[in-house]
Amino acid sequence: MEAAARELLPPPVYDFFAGGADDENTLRDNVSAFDRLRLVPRVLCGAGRPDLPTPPVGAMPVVLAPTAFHRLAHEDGERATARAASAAGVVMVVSMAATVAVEEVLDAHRGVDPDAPAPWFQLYPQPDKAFMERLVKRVEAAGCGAFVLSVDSPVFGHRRRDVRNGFLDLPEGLHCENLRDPDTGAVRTIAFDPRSGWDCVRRLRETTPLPLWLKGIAHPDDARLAVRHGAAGIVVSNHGGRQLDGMPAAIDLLPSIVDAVGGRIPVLMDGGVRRGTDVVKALALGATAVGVGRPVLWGLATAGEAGVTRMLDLLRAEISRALALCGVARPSDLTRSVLCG
Ligand SMILES: Cc1cc2nc3c(=O)[nH]c(=O)nc-3n(C[C@H](O)[C@H](O)[C@H](O)COP(=O)(O)O)c2cc1C
Ligand SMILES: CCCCCCC(=O)C(=O)O
Repeated sequence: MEAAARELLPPPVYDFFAGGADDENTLRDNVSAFDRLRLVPRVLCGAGRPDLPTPPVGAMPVVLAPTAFHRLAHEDGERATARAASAAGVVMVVSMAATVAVEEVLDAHRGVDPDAPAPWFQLYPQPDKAFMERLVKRVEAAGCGAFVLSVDSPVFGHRRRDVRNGFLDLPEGLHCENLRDPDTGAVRTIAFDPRSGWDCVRRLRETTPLPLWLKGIAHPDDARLAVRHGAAGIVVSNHGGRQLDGMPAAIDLLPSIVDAVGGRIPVLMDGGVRRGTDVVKALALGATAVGVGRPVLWGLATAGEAGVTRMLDLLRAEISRALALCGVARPSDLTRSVLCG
């Protein structure tokens, strides 16, 4: 799908989606670290056909990670992604930098299956607290089921491909619609705020009754702080290798964080998940579910809603087959014993 998307997308857009920070070491490592892990199946387990439902995230242990600017990939943008997520019964995390307003994304989602798990909404901490509060209330009213605060972006990563391509702004006609002022129609810019601290988590928890997840946790001490600050869950992530180059692969960060959290809240991970066997490896290391970022964009670029659906169908089939071949009945039954070494 990535190869097909690359043929179809303007090269600077492909580079924006595919690229990572600086020398892209972390970007590459996210994928290759999965290949270094090997699975050792058990036999004659009589586990039957695997059952994939995975509370609290939906019909399988996969969520659609928040990614910006879906209308760069397909005209319908986040509406198409939402329809595919709804049909598959998986959580879509809507990016703060979506190119379709959250109300329209939720309408598209409800139009397919009103009972599907509600999308979550991702926020970057904003220095303008009054604006944050207004956005939170807007997102609640739209019907999202949780917030995901991305805590790994005190400044924006340095992406050399984008600099080289001069890809520094959205093309004419596309905007971050969740940043539009309903009165004036003006669209503000997302701030990356190096001053934000744990008080931002405290404030958000006081502002909304919805569950608050923290995304971009890499250090076990921060995982413990997240628990202490009442996070509903965390996402272990290096932002798809787009922020601090030189970080370990996300899958390599996972075990120490799972150990630090000690089962008190669910732990998701994202970064480099491309196959059902990658999902099984992450779950074996203690993740409740995984996020996929770029695969959604490749599906969207190749065939809009149908492309995202196809990507999810492939992943579902691969997860199911890998679980069956490991002798495991459901995702939550996986343990580290299925991994070699
Ligand atoms: C093009 C692109 C845009 C992204 N936009 C956001 C975003 O708006 N908010 C956010 O928290 N993460 C964003 N991410 C990071 C993803 O949520 C996720 O951490 C990452 O893509 C996972 O890695 P993968 O692409 O290898 O699956 C973006 C990633 C990509 C590739
Ligand atoms: C000015 C909004 C930028 C959002 C970019 C999202 C992205 O590329 C990333 O988080 O990575």
